[in-house]
Amino acid sequence: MSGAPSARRVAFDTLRAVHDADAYANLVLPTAIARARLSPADAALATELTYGTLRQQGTWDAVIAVAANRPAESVDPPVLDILRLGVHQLLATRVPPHAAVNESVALARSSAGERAVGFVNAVLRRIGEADAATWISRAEEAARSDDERLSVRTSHPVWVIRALRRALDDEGRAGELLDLLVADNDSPGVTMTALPGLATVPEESEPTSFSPYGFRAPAGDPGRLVAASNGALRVQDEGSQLAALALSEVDTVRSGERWLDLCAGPGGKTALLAARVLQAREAGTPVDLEANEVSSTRAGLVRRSLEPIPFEVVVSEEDGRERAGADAYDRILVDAPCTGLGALRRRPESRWRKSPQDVAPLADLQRELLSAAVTGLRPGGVVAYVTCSPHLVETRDVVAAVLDQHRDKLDELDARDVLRRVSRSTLDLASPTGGGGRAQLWPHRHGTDAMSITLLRRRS
Ligand SMILES: C[S@@+](CC[C@H](N)C(=O)[O-])C[C@H]1O[C@@H](n2cnc3c(N)ncnc32)[C@H](O)[C@@H]1O
Repeated sequence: MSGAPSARRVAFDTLRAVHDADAYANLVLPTAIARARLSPADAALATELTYGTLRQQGTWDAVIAVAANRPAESVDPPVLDILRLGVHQLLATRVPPHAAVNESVALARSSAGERAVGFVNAVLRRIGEADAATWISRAEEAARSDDERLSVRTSHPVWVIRALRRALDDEGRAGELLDLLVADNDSPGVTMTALPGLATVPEESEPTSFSPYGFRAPAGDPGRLVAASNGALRVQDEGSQLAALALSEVDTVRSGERWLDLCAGPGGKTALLAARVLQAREAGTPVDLEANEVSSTRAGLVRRSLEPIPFEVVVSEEDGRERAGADAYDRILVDAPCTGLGALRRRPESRWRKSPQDVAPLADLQRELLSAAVTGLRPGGVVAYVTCSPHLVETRDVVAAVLDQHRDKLDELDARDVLRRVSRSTLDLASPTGGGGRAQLWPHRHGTDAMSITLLRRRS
């Protein structure tokens, strides 16, 4: 037998890194797969086991609690990860049950000690006796409220379910909650951007529905396409593309405009803005773009992201609350740090890392960044306030507070209209019940991350 780690071992080591060292699966897993020299089939299995287990963790923990007759939190963390992986194989994959149990027992023997072996064996054999629907029903019976039942069924923390329901309800569409929770558990297809003026959508690929520059990554490693195009083709969620385009397309570009991306790291939207600036320049309309990112590591990523752009974009490393200055810019993008509740599909561990306590401090920072950006606008200028979260405290409430603070200075534009104008097909964007021009994208409705986009204009 070869001594190389198996797909299950790679998945287990990644889960341990995520749970023990706060690592990100999307960063750890590719390196672990490469180091283990997994075949493409085993790499696919390791990826499915890792992401699937992390996404379904809430459901699997509830099943383990019933089967083991003790709370999942009381199980030793490495043993719990072995059980989660085993349950995922038993209830959500075609892995033969005996292989799922035997491989889990072998993992327990090598990683958790002899005492864990009997426990893992007993719990997984028990779970293997019934199917997923039966176990999930049993776990739901143990829940104490409707939201807890939904939490067990859809593997979302209860506080996240409530925040998402409120956000949908704000559009009068709370009935879509289950669709959204299910979409959060799908593995998203990879979408890419062809930077306008620097690349075109490859002929053989399928364009995305809305962004004029978006396409679905062809099968295989999208990194090859990125490298072959020197970054002019790049991986980017379609919602992120639309968020950048909402700002670049809000008005006809005029000569001498100054644009600023205030929270730019790692620079995906900056590159798209820069490509539109390049097109304006080539059409004889000189426009300037600057970028800012408070973290110097991430500022480095912004510079890398801008490598295909053939003009200089100055990237500063300041706190955005100071950087925006006064009366200086015609367009400012505030793609604010946020809870990321709109990108749960992509970061499978993130739903377990965030807590309701994270929301208020983020909202304070978001308000301060947006307010600073408003001050940084020239008369007539526009700020796009974007979050990859639909949480109303980070979206609606931040915008309301800043509109109130700059009452005599600001008008809210209809971001939904701008996006419909930009989009290559009909975009179903609901109006908030309380009014306002905010546009909210959704994974279940648009296949994008749940980006919230608001456009505010400083009065002339
Ligand atoms: C949502 S991300 C931006 C994503 C980026 N626009 C893109 O498309 O690649 C938010 C960024 O804001 C940065 N940030 C956090 N606090 C900041 C501050 N006070 N000033 C400026 N940037 C900040 C974070 O480091 C993070 O890189």
